[in-house]
Amino acid sequence: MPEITEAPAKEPRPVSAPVGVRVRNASRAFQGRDGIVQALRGMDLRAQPGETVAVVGASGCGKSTLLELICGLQRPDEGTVEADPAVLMPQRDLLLPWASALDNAALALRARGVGRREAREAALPWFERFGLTGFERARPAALSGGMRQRVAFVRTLLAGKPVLALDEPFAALDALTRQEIQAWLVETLAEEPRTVVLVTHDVEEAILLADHVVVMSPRPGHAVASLPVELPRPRRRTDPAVVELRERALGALGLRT
Ligand SMILES: Nc1ncnc2c1ncn2[C@@H]1O[C@H](COP(=O)(O)OP(=O)(O)OP(=O)(O)O)[C@@H](O)[C@H]1O
Repeated sequence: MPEITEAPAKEPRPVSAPVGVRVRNASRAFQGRDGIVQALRGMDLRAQPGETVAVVGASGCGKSTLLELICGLQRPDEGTVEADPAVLMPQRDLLLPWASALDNAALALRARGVGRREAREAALPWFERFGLTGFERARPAALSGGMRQRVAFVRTLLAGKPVLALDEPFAALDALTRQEIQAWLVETLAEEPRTVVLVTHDVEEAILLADHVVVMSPRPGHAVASLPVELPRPRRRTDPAVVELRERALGALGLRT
């Protein structure tokens, strides 16, 4: 009779609690053509799980570098970065011009090893939800800027990561489309909560969307202010509380209004 060996008692697997995003005293330099460029020095940022944190700062102050650190695409030279698995949505939508909108959205699943049919089936309900029904087979060139951003956003969501690192996702859109898509993002995050770090040049956009606004110094970038935005959503840009926060953020950026 075969010997029956008892399986060793299994240790309960440690379930690590979500951290959201925690950047502490992070510095990052690059070797530029004319010497060392210190992009970040002593950067701090905290996003609790499920929070949206907006980051505003002058051009070149290290915002994209910060997002790459959060997504693990780069490491800090000093300091620490802890984050739940994160996906980057870069400044440009980076849709494949030859693929249909649906296949572009499904790309994140295909990259995770899901078969084509299954990936399409999974992406399809998002098209309805995001007002893209009827455009599944359209090529990106046939879509408006706002629609392309929505397709790119579906792809980002389908990556299935708890943290979204959004690098100026609305920068290329005209003002009206931008307002529409901002409102749409607020609704989407209410239904589909994620931890979001949103880089934007637009202080008003930051206040309309975020739980906190982190204001960065010019390069080498670090946080000079963190403004909590304790206002119910949807927020109106004409709300005096929004206007006041906007003034404070612009003040922290060193810009007069
Ligand atoms: N891979 C790299 N090699 C060399 N220099 C880099 C690299 N990545 C970033 N930099 C430099 O680091 C600085 C910060 O760049 P980063 O793109 O993070 O800033 P940013 O705030 O996102 O800028 P923008 O608002 O213009 O997009 C810039 O001076 C940039 O030229």
